[in-house]
Amino acid sequence: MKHQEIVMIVDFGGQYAQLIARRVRECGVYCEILPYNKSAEEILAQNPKGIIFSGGPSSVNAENAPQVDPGVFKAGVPILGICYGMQLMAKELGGEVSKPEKHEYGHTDFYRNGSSALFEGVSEKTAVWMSHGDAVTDMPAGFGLTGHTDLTPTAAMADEARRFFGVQFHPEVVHTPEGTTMLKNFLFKICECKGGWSMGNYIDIVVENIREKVGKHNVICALSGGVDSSVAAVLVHKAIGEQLTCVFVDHGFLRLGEAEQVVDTFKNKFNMKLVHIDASKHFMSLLKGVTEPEKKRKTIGAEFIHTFQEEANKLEDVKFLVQGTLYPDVVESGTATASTIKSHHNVGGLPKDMKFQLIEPLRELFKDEVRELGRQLGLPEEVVNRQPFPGPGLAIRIIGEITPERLDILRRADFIVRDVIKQHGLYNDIWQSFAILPAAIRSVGVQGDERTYDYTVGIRAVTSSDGMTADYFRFPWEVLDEMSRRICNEVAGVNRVVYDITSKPPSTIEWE
Ligand SMILES: Nc1ncnc2c1ncn2[C@@H]1O[C@H](COP(=O)(O)OP(=O)(O)OP(=O)(O)O)[C@@H](O)[C@H]1O
Ligand SMILES: O=c1[nH]c(=O)c2[nH+]cn([C@@H]3O[C@H](COP(=O)(O)O)[C@@H](O)[C@H]3O)c2[nH]1
Ligand SMILES: NC(=O)CC[C@H](N)C(=O)O
Ligand SMILES: [Mg+2]
Repeated sequence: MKHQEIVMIVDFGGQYAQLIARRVRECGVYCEILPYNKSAEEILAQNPKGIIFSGGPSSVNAENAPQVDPGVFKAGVPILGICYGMQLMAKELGGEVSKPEKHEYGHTDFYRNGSSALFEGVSEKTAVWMSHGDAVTDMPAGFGLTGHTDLTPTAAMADEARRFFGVQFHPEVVHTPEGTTMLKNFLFKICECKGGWSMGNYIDIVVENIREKVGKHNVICALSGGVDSSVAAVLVHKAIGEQLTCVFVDHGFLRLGEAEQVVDTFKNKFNMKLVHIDASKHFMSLLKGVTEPEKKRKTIGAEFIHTFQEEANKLEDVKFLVQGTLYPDVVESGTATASTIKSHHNVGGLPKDMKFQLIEPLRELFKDEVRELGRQLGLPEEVVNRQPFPGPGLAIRIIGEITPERLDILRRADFIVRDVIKQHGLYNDIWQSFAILPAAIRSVGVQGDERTYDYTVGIRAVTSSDGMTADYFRFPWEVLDEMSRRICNEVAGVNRVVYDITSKPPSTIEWE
């Protein structure tokens, strides 16, 4: 995406790479994350005002340790190396990194040395957050010491002339209280960014980029009625109006009443062309006998695209497909640095022979940023605050083979979970809440004095800010009790209800 002013973050697999991105954007500077193995040309392609190297799990001295194309050091662009990023900078430019006896994790007192542009306005002694086993033991030529801690003599270094800065700690986490001051110094004083980026001008830039990219061609948008695709659709519609057709696929794994509700909202509230496709029989036949979660996801991902392709063939000159992909979908599906947790249907589940070019205007953003964008675009609160629902839908909430009977049970149980939550006014306190049917489990019950051997329904409800980590929601007992009683009384075939009390990690939000 083209921006007037951009900072690139090079990701070495660090836990906090996305947090760095968040902080930079919060400072009013647009940024994007790239994996470390991109070429200097790609990293520099958008003329970044600065580059930030993230932390990472490896040791720079290990075999196959992630490297960066040395070309980035020759471009005259300021660089801030954080933790692994600092160690890499040290090693790459001729310094030395080794493993001291003692490691530093968590809160540490940091003392400044001299006056570095990075630490302007920062206290002489300040709290920082550390998480490292290696440390710089010999700085490269041109660098001076700018800070130390009790255990780490070189906790910060700088070559002020070349505008290369390294910090062993993490300025991006909230536990480094003066971290934002340091990031601001880097962005505004060192990189000379002007700032002023906000969701508002993001809209203008994205709209202009889409117009330029699409030209006179036609575009379809994969619309689920969820927050992300609704925001994406409205953005693209703002850019190209009638050239856009939204395609909503009912794959048969939607929730009770969902299809009608999506069609109703989109026909009444938005003035957009919408095609509603009922492909439920076809999806069902493809998933017969499929139990392995990744196979389910990939089958669904591929069939989504085939369905869009068929629809596109009915229209003229469709070259682009819009999806509401977010950054977490991309990371979880696996990147050069991050391992694959699960293939999100819209990223890792895409077929290789796809003919569309993708337009994914939200690909660098997090959910809460997208909600903010939606508000700015004037989307109704009920759409903006909708809990997420995964593209593969109920198919990945039936653990085991999907059958019409199981779908019916899950759909009705899921409706009750959501209904009770809404009645107790808890919907907006919860990131996501739903029912799961672990279909392999049957257990003995006694109902109406008779033995039953029936399904168990699981309830899942979590709090989160971006879906990357989550905790289970602490329901009042009476709410759980109401769900349990209603599910067993109203859904035939269920004689047991359990509540999932695991966080993410170690679990994920969905069960498959
Ligand atoms: N039933 C569907 N029909 C058409 N496109 C879909 C459907 N389900 C998902 N998609 C596409 O896949 C993308 C990713 O799905 P995802 O569920 O992450 O986002 P969303 O549905 O837009 O928002 P939310 O996370 O709030 O549910 C969507 O943005 C949309 O482009
Ligand atoms: O559109 C989607 N396609 C998918 O394939 C998919 N898998 C998970 N999710 C949603 O992503 C968030 C994180 O989910 P997990 O903790 O289960 O990985 C949660 O909000 C999940 O509901 C998906 N959304
Ligand atoms: N957080 C980090 O970037 C850690 C860097 C490196 N793996 C170390 O232990 O020193
Ligand atoms: Mg969805």
